[in-house]
Amino acid sequence: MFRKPIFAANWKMNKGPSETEDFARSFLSKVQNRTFPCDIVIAPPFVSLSKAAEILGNVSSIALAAQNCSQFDSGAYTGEISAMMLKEFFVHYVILGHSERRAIYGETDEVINAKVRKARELNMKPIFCIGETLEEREAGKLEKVLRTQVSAGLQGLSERDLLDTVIAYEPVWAIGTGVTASAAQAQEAHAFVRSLVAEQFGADSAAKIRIQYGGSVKPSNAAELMACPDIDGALIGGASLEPQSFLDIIEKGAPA
Ligand SMILES: O=C[C@H](O)COP(=O)(O)O
Repeated sequence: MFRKPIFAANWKMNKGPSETEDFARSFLSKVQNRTFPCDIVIAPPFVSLSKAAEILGNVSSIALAAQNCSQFDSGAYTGEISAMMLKEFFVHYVILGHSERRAIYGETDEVINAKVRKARELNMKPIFCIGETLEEREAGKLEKVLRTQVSAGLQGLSERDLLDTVIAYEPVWAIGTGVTASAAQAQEAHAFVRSLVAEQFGADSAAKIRIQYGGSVKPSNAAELMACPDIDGALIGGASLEPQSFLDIIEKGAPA
């Protein structure tokens, strides 16, 4: 089953509008007039989406993502941004359930599920993140944690909604640490996540859904990780902050 790889840059709380402009112009100069055998997504902070959209909004090979959205439509939710607002900035993807949102901001599986459903209601594509901590892995709870996150986070989605969702498997212990999961560890977890999707939505949907790997992906390890049969691209933090580094990951992970 062919699944188009997807490489997404999650800048986290880095790059205001002026740094976003520098990145966007530099990245654009490297990719314009080229075609790629993968989807390329960039997720700047909310305040930089407008600048990113101004420069990259019409570039067909690049899509923009937000790093979060509210589960609500509008109203008295100080500090929140709705999915409808994001659509005005040519934002097509939204990262939801990132481990930093879960751990630092206390987002539960239920809240994340509400956000995933809201994003789909507004025809945005969720990048739905899951992954275990080191303690959970060492305690033999990897499968239990992933089962709960997948089952609760994707609950209530139709098959169409599921296939417009990307799952990002990110072992928490590999995020920003420089410690990458080995290709064998990553493949094993991805295959397990795909089997969970098969249980919940059927084998056909499981074969079609894209599952990205995230956690210290770099140009030096992208090719080995992306060669795994159940890994369909990457969600990249630190190594996506520099245009050439992000492009190198894409070129090594999805050679033309
Ligand atoms: O969303 C991206 C992940 O948290 C990975 O971050 P990292 O590439 O800096 O380890």
